[in-house]
Amino acid sequence: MSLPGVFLFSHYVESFWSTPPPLVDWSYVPTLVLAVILVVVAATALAARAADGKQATRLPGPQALPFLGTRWLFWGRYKMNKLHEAYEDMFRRYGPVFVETTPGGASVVSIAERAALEAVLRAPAKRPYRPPTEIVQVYRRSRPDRYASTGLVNEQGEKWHHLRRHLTAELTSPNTMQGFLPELNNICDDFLELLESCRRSDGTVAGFDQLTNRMGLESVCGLMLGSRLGFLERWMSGRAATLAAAVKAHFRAQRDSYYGAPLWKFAPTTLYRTFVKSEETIHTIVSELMEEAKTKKQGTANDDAMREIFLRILENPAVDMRDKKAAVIDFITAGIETLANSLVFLLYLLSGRPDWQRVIRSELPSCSTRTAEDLAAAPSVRAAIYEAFRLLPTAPFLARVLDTPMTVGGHKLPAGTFVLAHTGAACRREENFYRAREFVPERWLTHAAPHAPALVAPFGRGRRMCPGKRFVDLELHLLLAKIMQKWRVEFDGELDIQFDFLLAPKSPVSLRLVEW
Ligand code: HEM
Repeated sequence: MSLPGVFLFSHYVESFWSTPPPLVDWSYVPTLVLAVILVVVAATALAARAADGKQATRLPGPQALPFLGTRWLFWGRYKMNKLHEAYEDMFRRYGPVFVETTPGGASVVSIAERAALEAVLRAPAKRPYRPPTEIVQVYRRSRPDRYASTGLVNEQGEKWHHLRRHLTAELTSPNTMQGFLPELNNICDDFLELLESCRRSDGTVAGFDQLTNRMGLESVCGLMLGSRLGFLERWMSGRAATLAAAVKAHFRAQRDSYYGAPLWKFAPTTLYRTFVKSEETIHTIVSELMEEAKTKKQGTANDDAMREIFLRILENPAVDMRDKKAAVIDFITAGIETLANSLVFLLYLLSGRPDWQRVIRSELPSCSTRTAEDLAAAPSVRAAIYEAFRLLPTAPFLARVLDTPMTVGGHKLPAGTFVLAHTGAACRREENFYRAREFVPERWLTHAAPHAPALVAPFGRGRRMCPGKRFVDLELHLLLAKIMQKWRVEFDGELDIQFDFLLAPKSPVSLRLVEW
């Protein structure tokens, strides 16, 4: 046996008894990788600190870490479901204009200062860019079989303009709303009947928020699909319950994808799968509902104004069928929780003002079918709704990307800066409103300084403003008038509010509807 042969053989025998000495020693590699990562992290941290140091003279804000940006705050100091409180705290720490950093290194400027907010909201963009929700965008782009675009809520530029022009004209028209009023009136009456049937002897309605969600579903689906779907029947169908749960899961997943660890971008995490499941559930149910609504069209042709929006959308040749379906999905998901939460907040705030409830009742005409004119004639109803939107808006901030450079609170922001306009926080600042943190509906009838009505923007501003505003205004007026005519509202303690990508009451909510 040659010498190398002996060596190899002895090595071969030895390998049976002990770990072979490696031909190449890899053992130092993990340590080396770790060391390289540490060096990179430290270098980036130093660079970030230096950049932050420069930035600090321009924009204050929390410390950004490499790869995490300022999102680490939501994994320790703040809770994601209390985002509204997190922002209040950050405004206290850093002032009314501060910057956060995304894990990708982009800046997000938060604003609660009056002049700056007014400037951002007034900016007359022709195609306002509202940053899309990334998880929706990624998923919808992965399903061209179902989606021709990312949809009205998330699309930008000319594509957004095309969808907006063709899909919202009916929804924003006063005539269409006037035509929908009789059916809306029936929906409100059915909601009151449901409340009545769920009331205990002392007036308590447990799970009030879930009932308002059903009301949101019935009215928004009725508006968009042109037919009643039975969400307000005492025993709701499994399909209705599934749709309501999917809409909630959809919002929560969007919130977690934005503020949580961005791991879903690299692998199909539980969060991503939850989102996909909710989107697919909504898509399946909305597709079924649309098919049913189309069949109804053939049976009861032209039945009335209630079907106008659905039919116009369906028959519009300028829009791809996939976009029509996505639009109905977007309208329904954008409308249900916002409407339901707004009603809970309104009644909760009013429960603290029994005197204002009496004022409302005294102003209401006694007939049971209200016209829009009747409602407009009750200024106390309008004042209560407006004040609730000021103090507790379900969308407490608006997102925009600046079209042109802007000087905000003495800081120069280049075009393309991602801005969060915190209208909700600004409305609770004493320099903007008299007794800013209190529910004072009277302020909308006799103004007491300071008073900054331009800051109240519960439906957003400009061309991307909520197309459901007119409908929501009408429905909230009707509901409040009808509820106040029948009952006074009582609530014990403070409502627990959380951020589910929208401000929402922590479920379940119990309040009392007590006969006058
Ligand atoms: C109280 C109820 C509601 C509130 C507080 C609300 C609030 C908002 C807000 C703040 C925006 C963003 C606006 C902006 O960026 O300037 C928005 C957009 C939108 N809302 Fe609503 N909304 C409500 C109900 C509805 C309803 C009932 C519908 C549909 C029937 C709807 C459909 C939409 C759509 C499609 C958008 C996107 C518009 C676009 O990007 O062009 N919303 N809403």
